[in-house]
Amino acid sequence: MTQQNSNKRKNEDNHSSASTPRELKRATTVDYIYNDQESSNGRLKPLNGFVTPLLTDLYQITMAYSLWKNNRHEVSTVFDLYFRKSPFGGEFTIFGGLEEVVRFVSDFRYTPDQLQHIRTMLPTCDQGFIDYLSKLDSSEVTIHAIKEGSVVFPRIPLVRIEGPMIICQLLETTLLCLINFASLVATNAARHRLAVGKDKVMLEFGLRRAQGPDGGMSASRYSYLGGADGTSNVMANYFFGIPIKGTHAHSFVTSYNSVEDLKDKTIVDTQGKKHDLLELALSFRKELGYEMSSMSELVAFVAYARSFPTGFLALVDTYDTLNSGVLNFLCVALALDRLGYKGLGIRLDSGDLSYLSKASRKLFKQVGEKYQLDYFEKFTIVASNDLNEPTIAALNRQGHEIDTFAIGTNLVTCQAQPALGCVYKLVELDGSPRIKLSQEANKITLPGRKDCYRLIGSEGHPLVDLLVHVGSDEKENQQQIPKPGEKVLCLHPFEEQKRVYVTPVKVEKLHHIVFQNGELVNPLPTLEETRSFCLSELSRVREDHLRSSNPTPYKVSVSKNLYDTLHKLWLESVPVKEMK
Ligand SMILES: Nc1ncnc2c1ncn2[C@@H]1O[C@H](COP(=O)(O)OP(=O)(O)OP(=O)(O)O)[C@@H](O)[C@H]1O
Ligand SMILES: O=P(O)(O)OC[C@H]1O[C@H](OP(=O)(O)OP(=O)(O)O)[C@H](O)[C@@H]1O
Ligand SMILES: O=C(O)c1cccnc1
Ligand SMILES: [Mg+2]
Repeated sequence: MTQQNSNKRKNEDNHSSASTPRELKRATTVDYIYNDQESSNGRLKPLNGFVTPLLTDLYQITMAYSLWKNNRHEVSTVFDLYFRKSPFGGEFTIFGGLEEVVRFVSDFRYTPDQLQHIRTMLPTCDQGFIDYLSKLDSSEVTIHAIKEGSVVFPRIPLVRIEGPMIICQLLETTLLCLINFASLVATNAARHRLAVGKDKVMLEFGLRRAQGPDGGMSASRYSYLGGADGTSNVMANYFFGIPIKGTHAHSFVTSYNSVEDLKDKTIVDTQGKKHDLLELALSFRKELGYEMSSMSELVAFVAYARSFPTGFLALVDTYDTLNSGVLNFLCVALALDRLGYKGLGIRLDSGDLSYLSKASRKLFKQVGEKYQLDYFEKFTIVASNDLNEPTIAALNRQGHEIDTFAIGTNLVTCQAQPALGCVYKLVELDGSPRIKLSQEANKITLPGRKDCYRLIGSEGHPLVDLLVHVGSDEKENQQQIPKPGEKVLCLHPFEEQKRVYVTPVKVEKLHHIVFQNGELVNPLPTLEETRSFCLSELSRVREDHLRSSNPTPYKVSVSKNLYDTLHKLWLESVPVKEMK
């Protein structure tokens, strides 16, 4: 639609068309900063200023109006939020975003300005609707959810939202937006973490390539949740407390041309005495026969080491990694050593990272032996440059000497799969289970209110996730709960012949109540706690479910009673065709 047309339509309802863009003046009043995390009235606040009830699709608001107009808005509903397939061709997903969901739901209220905006979008709606929205909050919403950081599988409701239809419907888009990317990035990080290995360091370096500022902040947060050890993103360190790490750039090296560019060559040693650091480095360069190395690079390294004598980690691939960068690093590291400081290591950002890391380690060792400096052999080798799961796997196969993997673009943009397909489906209305049918069995919804139990086997690994129906009869509900030591029948929801008896050693209830009567039920865990929980949960899952190539599918089953409810409703809901 052209601007002119759109202006013409200004005063009409615009359910399916673009509305007039907000005036710039108003757009700048959006509080687009990361808020303080608690408001003065004690309500939890979203982490991001855009997360308000207006961060939604227009159709949620038009549906809300119609529900209100037809007096259907307060009918009680249950919605499930779940995904149908794990991302990246894998068999597991890490659940992220719950804290952001709880913060959003807790804070849900339309401001007068937002109500005015809805009024302009729906100019013909009754004023009574706007008045209704002005009082709407989440006090009648109950949320059950799986713990954030859990390893989760397809079809299990990650979040179950219960409450009046109107508010549950209005939450849909925002909840999906908060969970989909968070879970995708956390899963991507977990997969990269598995590829890198437990004893190596993994850093997220992706801010410059992230999908805008929000994408960048979310990517840093959920990469950390999924197993990164730190980030280069200063705002993520400031706001979320994620450990911050960094080296230096090529521009720093190329900005030095000659010795004249170094105005002050001196450094104070650990005893407080002044020395010429360049002269000392040059003496080692001569002694080791490294005179082919780039002088301007050496000067840059000296400049950096003067600034950070206890944090000297040099980017060594600007001119020639093995014939210059590593040699210059060693000269400066030897000079620092004479002054009581220890260098840290190098970063490789191009070339064959397997070969270069091994060759660098060899040089560290040689020089360490020559000067009897044991720690030289253990200098940190950081690798970066378009790393992703397949590259890391290839490096592992070839062998390498990398200690730290710094991953940017592929981690934060989730290049291997750009979206997770969580959906939000109505499963119960006014106490009766609802079903959404599809030609694809996989897309049929599992009706009714459900709890999920993780059945743990004798070796401590999760064996099956079992969904059971939760009805109004408390006694019946209790009978449904699987118990340790008791054989339970687990059925594939759609393929009758796929069934298994499981006798679990331990049974874990996955869903917990997190929000009720407008309040958080338990205090939120910290990001650090959620990350530790995620890593310990991952370590319990059988390796064959986690591996990147041809992973074994994990069983997600339904109980006999849920199977019967599902198939009865399915049959009842399919119209019988007539043929003549
Ligand atoms: N030993 C290795 N096995 C498999 N992949 C590797 C190995 N070493 C590096 N890689 C990957 O190969 C790619 C090399 O990137 P590219 O072809 O752009 O060359 P480069 O080394 O960056 O060259 P330059 O930056 O000098 O142009 C990167 O994605 C890197 O992660
Ligand atoms: O490769 P990524 O996984 O995204 O990791 C981050 C990259 O960002 C930096 O440089 P940049 O790519 O901006 O420039 P350079 O590679 O030319 O140095 C860094 O040197 C890495 O190469
Ligand atoms: O600190 C670094 O070396 C760094 C940070 C972000 C992107 N590339 C490199
Ligand atoms: Mg690069």
